[in-house]
Amino acid sequence: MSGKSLLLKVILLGDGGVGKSSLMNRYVTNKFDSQAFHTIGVEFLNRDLEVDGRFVTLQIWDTAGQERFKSLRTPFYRGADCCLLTFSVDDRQSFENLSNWQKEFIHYADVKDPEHFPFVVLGNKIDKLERQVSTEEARAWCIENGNYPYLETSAKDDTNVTVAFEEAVRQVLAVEEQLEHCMLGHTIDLNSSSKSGSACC
Ligand SMILES: Nc1nc2c(ncn2[C@@H]2O[C@H](COP(=O)(O)OP(=O)(O)OP(=O)(O)O)[C@@H](O)[C@H]2O)c(=O)[nH]1
Ligand SMILES: [Mg+2]
Repeated sequence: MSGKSLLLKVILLGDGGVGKSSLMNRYVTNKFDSQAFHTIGVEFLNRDLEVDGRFVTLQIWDTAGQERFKSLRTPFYRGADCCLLTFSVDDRQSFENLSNWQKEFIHYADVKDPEHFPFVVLGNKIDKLERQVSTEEARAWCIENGNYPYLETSAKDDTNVTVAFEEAVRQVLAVEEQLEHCMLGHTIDLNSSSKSGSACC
């Protein structure tokens, strides 16, 4: 276990109305508003948590999903450690737009290594009886597009909301550990005449 506390920036992206603000508010304040207004621009909230022995301050950035707010949200993508691609299981179009959100994020966040960037996909509103996207279909998209974790949530019923944000932290920590491992592998042993270091990254 490492003693240092980490500040992690996670960003919620997805179509307007899929429930991004509701997920953030459920997680941070444990409240749900059935009459929530569309977000304009970007808002953020912090929450401290412990995951697998690591103390983390999660800075959750909630963006406006409506197209007309694109120029207000994209400047905030840079520096994100994880991106939560969100759709609503009762809105097929929001699922079909996931690829666009993924591309928009990679472009504006200027992600150097998109294949290894930690995305997590959330299918929200599973409390709704009429679904337009099945679990299998969503899982298949995640496997095809980068083997991303997929979680089904309900901000309304508080289903899997905590699990979703913890998964985001786990994904970031996994990437960080891999990097640390690689850096250790490249440490030069000044006492050794032979070249040291492994080529893991
Ligand atoms: N039934 C149900 N309704 C939800 C859920 N999450 C959000 N909603 C409702 O869906 C509507 C939109 O939710 P928001 O959280 O504002 O959606 P958003 O993704 O932040 O939308 P933008 O800010 O426009 O991008 C609101 O009326 C919420 O009450 C959920 O899990 N279940
Ligand atoms: Mg919102």
